Amino acid sequence: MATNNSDATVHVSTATVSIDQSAIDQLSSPKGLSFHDVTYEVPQRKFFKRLPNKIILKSVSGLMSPGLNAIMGPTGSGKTSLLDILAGRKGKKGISGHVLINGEAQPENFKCISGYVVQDDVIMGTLTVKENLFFSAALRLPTSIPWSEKKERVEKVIKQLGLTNCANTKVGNNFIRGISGGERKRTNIGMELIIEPQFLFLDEPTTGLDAYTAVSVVKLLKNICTDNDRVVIMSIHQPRYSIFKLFDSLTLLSQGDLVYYGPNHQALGHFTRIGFECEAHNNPADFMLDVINLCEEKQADIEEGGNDDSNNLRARYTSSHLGESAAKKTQELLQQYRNKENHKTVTSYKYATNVLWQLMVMIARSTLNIVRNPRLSMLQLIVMIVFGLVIGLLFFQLDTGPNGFQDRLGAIFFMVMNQIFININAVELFISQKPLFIHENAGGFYRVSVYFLSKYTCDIIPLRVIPLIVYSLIAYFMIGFQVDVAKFFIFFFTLFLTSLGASSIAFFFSGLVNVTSIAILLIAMSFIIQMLFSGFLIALDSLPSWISWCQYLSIFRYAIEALSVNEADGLVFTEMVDNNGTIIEVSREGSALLEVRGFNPDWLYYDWIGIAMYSVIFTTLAYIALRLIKKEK
Ligand SMILES: Nc1ncnc2c1ncn2[C@@H]1O[C@H](COP(=O)(O)OP(=O)(O)OP(=O)(O)O)[C@@H](O)[C@H]1O
Repeated sequence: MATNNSDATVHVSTATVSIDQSAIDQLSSPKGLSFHDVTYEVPQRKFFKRLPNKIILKSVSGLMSPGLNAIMGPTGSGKTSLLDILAGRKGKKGISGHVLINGEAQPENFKCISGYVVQDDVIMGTLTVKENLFFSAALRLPTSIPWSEKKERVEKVIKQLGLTNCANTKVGNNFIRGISGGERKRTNIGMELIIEPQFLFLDEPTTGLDAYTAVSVVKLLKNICTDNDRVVIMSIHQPRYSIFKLFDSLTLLSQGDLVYYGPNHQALGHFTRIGFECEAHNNPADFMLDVINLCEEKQADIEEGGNDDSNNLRARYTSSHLGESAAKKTQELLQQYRNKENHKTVTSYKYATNVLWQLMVMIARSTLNIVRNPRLSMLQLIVMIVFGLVIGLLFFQLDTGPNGFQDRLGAIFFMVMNQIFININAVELFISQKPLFIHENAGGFYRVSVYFLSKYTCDIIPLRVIPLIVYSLIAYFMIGFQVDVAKFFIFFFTLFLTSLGASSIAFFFSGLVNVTSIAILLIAMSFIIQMLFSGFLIALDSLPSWISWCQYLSIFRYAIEALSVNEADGLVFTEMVDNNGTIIEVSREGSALLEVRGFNPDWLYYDWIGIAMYSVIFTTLAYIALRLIKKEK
């Protein structure tokens, strides 16, 4: 009998196929990773209404023994969710059941001692293959291991993964042409193999690779586990036969249900026994996915009206001899764990290296990244030179005549606005590297605080300080501000603090959201509102009393006040005043004019504290945002 669906023909058979019991027993050795009744659900909402939870994994159990273990299923069946749960990379929220590692509870630091290769390669493109591997070795191997041994490990991994020819080639990014897709994937695997993990997880490692490269990557994984008795667990969507036949165990998922778990070579037999026969020359993986898709469609029809279990693959697997044996074995393992009196549970999250070492390595990598990819810093410098020249020419050599004070205020307003808005690009700096941060931080490379500190010292400060020095020198002297060393340094320091405060705001929003355009919109909105309370567009004394407190929340106000006080104090401006029909010239002190605008000439230090508070508050908030990301993943 043949049943047709849109894509495939699935033969329903009545043949009897024998079961290889020894293979099942072998699968169920306590060595490896076992999972018991793992359920994963997420809350759902429609506007403000809470809907029933979406169940992504429905009480799935199995065991991943040394060898190549594949998790297969149609798209959206829950492969990545299961892989992440087994790898300990999902928050505990919504997850129930047990994951045991070699018969013990999964340790808290499991992420640090196991390897995880994400689907989209995350690796520093400006570094060579070897440098990336050294980076992994430097941070993930304990400092007690001598450097010579770390070097040996790097060389060994390069050889093992066949990366010798491209070891000194840059990985590549949007700007740099680097290594091929297969080499990139192998480098990602190498980053994990450096720690010689017993467990290696891979999320769809063949996605985006051509057929030949995909086979070679999976063959490599097969060698890795046969060489070292390692447990390799990979999710895969629809492998070709040459890949499929390399799997030792197979876990098949359909809409979160476990529809097969057992030795790979028994899978076709199971399907034949429950009535689905694979045609000769058909790829078993294609056949199984066709059966799953067909049964999912039929189940959906039946659920609308009817009561037929023949298409319920989960029920048929559970009631099969294979399903019953596997359930018995996993139950036994769980029982053994429960009966144990002394559990070897690791509850602390330990990094392999100390904070100082992590910071040094991160600073070295970031510096290398800037040196090898100087476009952004060069562009920032050029833009600042252009802005410096434009403002310098526009406000060239201001005098202290009737417009002297107002023009100075205008120049200062423009410079502060310029400094604040140009720092919006700090958003991109972080968002583009967020996947790398999430992956490395989850893998125990470094602490969040180390990442943060290295980001500030190597990315933010050099990108702001050098262009700012050049900008300040051009603009300050072209405009003709007071020639006084102390005043120049106060001017520079105020702009530097402002720049740091604005970067912190940008950093916070980029930690909060993942989409650059949304982050830019939120930052621009916050800056524009603050700009209204700067004291330039409307005198601070003229602000309605119910809203005048907002000026103290404006970084613009503090920066403009500090710079205006610095410049106008000590100058005397001439003004034309109408005295009963005759225009006469009067002299006014800069400090008096400042007071008219609502600025306080004695507030310089308070202004600096105000601007610095921006950096402190938003840096702290950005840090909290990063910690929340870490907790989620
Ligand atoms: N946090 C979440 N909130 C809502 N739905 C989720 C969440 N995580 C996963 N899902 C849904 O659960 C289902 C399974 O997702 P998962 O990514 O595990 O599937 P998959 O088999 O790996 O899919 P693919 O092959 O397309 O990557 C999908 O329908 C997905 O949209």
